Amino acid sequence: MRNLCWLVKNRKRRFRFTGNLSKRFEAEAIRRSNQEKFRVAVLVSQAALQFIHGLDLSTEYTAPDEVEAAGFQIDPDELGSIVEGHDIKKLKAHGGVESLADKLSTSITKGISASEDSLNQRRRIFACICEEIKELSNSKDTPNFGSAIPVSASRILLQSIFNNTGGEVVMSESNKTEILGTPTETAILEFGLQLGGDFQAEREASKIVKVEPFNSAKKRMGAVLELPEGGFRAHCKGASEIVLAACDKFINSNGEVVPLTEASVNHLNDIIEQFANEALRTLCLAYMDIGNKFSAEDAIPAKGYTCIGIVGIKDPVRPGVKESVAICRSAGINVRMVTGDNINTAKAIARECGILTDNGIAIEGPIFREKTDEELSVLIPKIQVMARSSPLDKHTLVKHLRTTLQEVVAVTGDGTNDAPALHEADVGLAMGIAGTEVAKESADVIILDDNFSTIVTVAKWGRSVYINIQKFVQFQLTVNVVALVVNFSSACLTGTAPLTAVQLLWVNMIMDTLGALALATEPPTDDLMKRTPRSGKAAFHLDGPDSDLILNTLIFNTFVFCQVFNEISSREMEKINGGQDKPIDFAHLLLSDIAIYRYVYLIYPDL
Ligand SMILES: Nc1ncnc2c1ncn2[C@@H]1O[C@H](COP(=O)(O)OP(=O)(O)OP(=O)(O)O)[C@@H](O)[C@H]1O
Ligand SMILES: [Ca+2]
Repeated sequence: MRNLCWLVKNRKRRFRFTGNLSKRFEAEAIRRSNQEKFRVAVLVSQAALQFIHGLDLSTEYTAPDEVEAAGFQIDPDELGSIVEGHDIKKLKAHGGVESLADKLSTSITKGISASEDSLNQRRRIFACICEEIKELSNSKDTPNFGSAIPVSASRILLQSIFNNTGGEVVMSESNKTEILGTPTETAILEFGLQLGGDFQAEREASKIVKVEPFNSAKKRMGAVLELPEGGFRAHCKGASEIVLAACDKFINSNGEVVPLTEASVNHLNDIIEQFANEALRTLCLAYMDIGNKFSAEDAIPAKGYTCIGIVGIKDPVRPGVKESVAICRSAGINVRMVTGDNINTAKAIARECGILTDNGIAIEGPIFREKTDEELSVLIPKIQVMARSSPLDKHTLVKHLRTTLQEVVAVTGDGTNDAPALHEADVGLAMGIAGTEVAKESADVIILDDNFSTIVTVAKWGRSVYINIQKFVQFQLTVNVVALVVNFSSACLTGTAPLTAVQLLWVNMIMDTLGALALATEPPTDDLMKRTPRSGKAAFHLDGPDSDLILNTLIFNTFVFCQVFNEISSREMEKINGGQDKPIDFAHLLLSDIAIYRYVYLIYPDL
């Protein structure tokens, strides 16, 4: 520093540093030559590295077993050598950046995500068949489970799984088995395949005479088969406690059909509750032989079934949902979960995601339906979870929130059963991948990646647009008001306007527009999601159904009383704020009194 700078003391006793320019050029040259040397050294070492590693590029890279077991296809050392050595050749050998991202189970556009396979691995399926409870996620267990079930029961189970379904098992072009259908259907079909079932063979063995597709209001589906040995058999599958209530027999541990006693019903209900408390979606499978007479016009029987077993499915909560719910809460957005699931399943999942808190209420659809409008307006603000809901319950909840409680409501949904609620909401958000066409048609926004976290992004950008409009208006108004005040006051005082028409046009057309545009295109910040929604009413601490009325009255009152003082002040033209010292004459008093009396009468006509 000493070499480069001289300390100069000037006459006014002020100190300042002055750079010695010739020395500075010298230093710059030394630095440049050092940089050059360093660059050459790096290039040489890189070339050497490429030469050494380049020898084995021709052979196909295979990741070590432990790396593959962890779900990746490239080991850290290999990745490190590509990154550190800037090795383009090796990068190309691995198929470029995209393929490298795939190998790391990462997506360039979506960030780190699990591959389809690892998601399926993480799905857990439990089953209670013939009084035997087992988890099926571990493939080593499955043959044991298959052999633990008596053959007769296993045949009926597979017949039920593959015939009474809305999904399908197909062979893809690359000869891979693919399961199509809703997540619930695919999980059940997966269970059937793991038990060693064959979809095509099952379908060919018996003829499906009638199908009643899954219905969200009844929460069950049914199918009637014509058996190869003659006769018809009805299969039923659906919400466990509902289907169990339609059963009067069950298959015991020996594979025999025995009547359902109170003790066995309690035992099965305990298992359903145990599954549900672990956030498992439970389904009950049942069947019933219905003799030789059945035609497609006949209704599928509602009761008298034999329970085959109970299946519990757990689809893991997607990463980031809990955080997104917390962000929503801090942004003043209440997240409520409305589902068709069992109440215990719904509560367990809601707790996992942070939706259900200690002072929140979880309620079942049938109980919600019975409430009167008055009860609902007290209850709804506290409801955080609604389970076993019908499509109409979802609609009723949204309607009440919007009309009675004057909330702005956004609804997300995937199924046809969500369509009424999506339509009723202020903002309907449909799932792009899992969503049905009906849901998408009724929605305003389609979430392409089916991710709850995207909703937070939507809210953030929405708020950003609002804030940017505010900034735009504030900037425009202040600039124009200042220009107006300057010109007006100067015109009043001096008789000339300092800003000419052309200058004002310049300010308006060029500065204002471009400046305001810059403000309007500002990106959102995370702080936006830490504020609660604000309205004019919040400033006066007003809420509830009458708040609009009170706010209007408040504004009107303020205006009226300002008018009274304005009137007194206007009695003296020359003085600002004058007129107070003048005695108030009779006519004035009378007319003002009449005006105030009319005004009070307007507010309280009963007085
Ligand atoms: N394919 C199916 N066959 C039989 N029962 C089903 C099927 N899918 C779901 N269920 C039952 O219906 C319940 C879900 O009902 P519904 O579809 O009305 O709710 P939802 O809130 O739309 O659920 P989700 O969108 O999570 O599937 C589940 O708990 C399950 O018991
Ligand atoms: Ca649904």
